[in-house]
Amino acid sequence: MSDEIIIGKNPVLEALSSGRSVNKVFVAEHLNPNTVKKIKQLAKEAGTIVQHVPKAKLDSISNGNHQGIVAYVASYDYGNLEDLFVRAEQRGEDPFFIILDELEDPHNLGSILRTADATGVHGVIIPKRRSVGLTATVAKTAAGAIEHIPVVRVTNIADTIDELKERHVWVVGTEGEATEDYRRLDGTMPIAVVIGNEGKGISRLVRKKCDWTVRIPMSGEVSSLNASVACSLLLYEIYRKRTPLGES
Ligand SMILES: C[S@@+](CC[C@H](N)C(=O)[O-])C[C@H]1O[C@@H](n2cnc3c(N)ncnc32)[C@H](O)[C@@H]1O
Repeated sequence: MSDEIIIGKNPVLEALSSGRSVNKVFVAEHLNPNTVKKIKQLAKEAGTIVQHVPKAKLDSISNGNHQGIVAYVASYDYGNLEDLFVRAEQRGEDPFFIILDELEDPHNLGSILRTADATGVHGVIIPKRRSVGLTATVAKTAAGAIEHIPVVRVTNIADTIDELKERHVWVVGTEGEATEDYRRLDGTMPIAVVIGNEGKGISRLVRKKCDWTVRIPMSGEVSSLNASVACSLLLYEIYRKRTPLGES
């Protein structure tokens, strides 16, 4: 298993506290002593080495966007579809999944994972090809959520949708041109929300496979929302319907 790097305070703290295999942590010499203390404590519990290094070394590893902390961790494990159903069952909830149809931007994926964690999503499905995977930038943007949300890589999204439908999950595509308003969605059913590529949107075949498509109404001049913003709105709409006031 090869090492990956994760960068930034929260992602490294999450990695250390989540039981993930962290091989080494580099902290910059200038780092806040309280943060260093916290990292050393967690690293000790995890049996991980912490090394103080000049900031320039971290700059060279991570293009300068590291907040004084970089860790080497074992590569991210991708789950499988069954893991997602098991997770839903363990929580006693109807499945709540996201399908990302060839998303490319790591910031979008990181941001989606962060919101997915906040809204009770059981897992994210991405295709093996033509898609961003789990990278250091994704981990940083996800602010630790990457440790908690299983991500599954599948060979073919259309086939996976067929499988989800066989297992009674309703598949909802999202696009600005859809006729149905997303606020009409029954979020309490077993559901998978499909978000499209930043440029092309949802592919034709995937759209055809969806049970419905919904739109987020917009009244401005720009034709679409950012993929992660659109995803967040959908997730919160479903979360809102699944979590009556007073129970969140
Ligand atoms: C930047 S948009 C893609 C725009 C693309 N030109 C299109 O025609 O779909 C990326 C994804 O965000 C979601 N999205 C963006 N705006 C939306 C809206 N108003 N309603 C529903 N989904 C939206 C869709 O999943 C879309 O595929």
